[in-house]
Amino acid sequence: MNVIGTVGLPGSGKGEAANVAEEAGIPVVVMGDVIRAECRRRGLDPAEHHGRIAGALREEEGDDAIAVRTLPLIREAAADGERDTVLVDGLRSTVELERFREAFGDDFTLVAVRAPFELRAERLDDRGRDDSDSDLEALRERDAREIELGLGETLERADVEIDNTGTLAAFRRRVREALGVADGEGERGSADREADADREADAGPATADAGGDGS
Ligand SMILES: Nc1ncnc2c1ncn2[C@@H]1O[C@H](COP(=O)(O)OP(=O)(O)OP(=O)(O)O)[C@@H](O)[C@H]1O
Repeated sequence: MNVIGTVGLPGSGKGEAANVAEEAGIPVVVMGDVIRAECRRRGLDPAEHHGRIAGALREEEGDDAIAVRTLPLIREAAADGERDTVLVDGLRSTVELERFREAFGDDFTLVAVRAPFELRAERLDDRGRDDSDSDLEALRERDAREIELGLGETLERADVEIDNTGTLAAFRRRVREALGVADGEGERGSADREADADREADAGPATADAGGDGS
């Protein structure tokens, strides 16, 4: 089994990397889901209590708590997946990295996804998933919090670096390489999706079938 972990600051592209994996039939285990599940178990809204419960888990069960709880999910995902690879989204500390290296040895590869602050801020502003996506000060604080938790050091210890400063298509290609997915395999490129979006915009909703035979 190959386990590929990703690490990157907010907005660097980890979610896009996970999308690439899913499109190629590679199961994705999101470490944050462990925290969301624990919030629900404690009757708390994950949207509000995610950070506090992540801290509580580390205090109660040790700094590697989230990695330890993620391990069985990785094994389950590997058993269910079409391929012998699993992507783990979102390591945050060297303790977590050590836990995964201990569990999977040379089968574990850490991929660092990097993009500069301004670019991440711009992309998160476009993403607009929640209010904090457009808040520069909030991003600076998130960065500082993540680095304090050990994310900076974890980035330094990655086996593979992916620089996400170019186009989304270029990034997706680099991710496929890191995942060992052959070019074009099991994936519809962003260029295809952009072309679809253009066609839909041109055709309008009622004429989606038009244009095939010119009739
Ligand atoms: N190369 C790129 N070109 C244009 N947009 C990009 C590129 N890479 C990522 N994006 C977009 O930037 C936004 C942030 O990326 P993504 O959601 O993957 O980041 P993330 O690392 O998962 O962030 P977070 O940790 O905050 O969830 C997304 O809307 C994504 O589609």
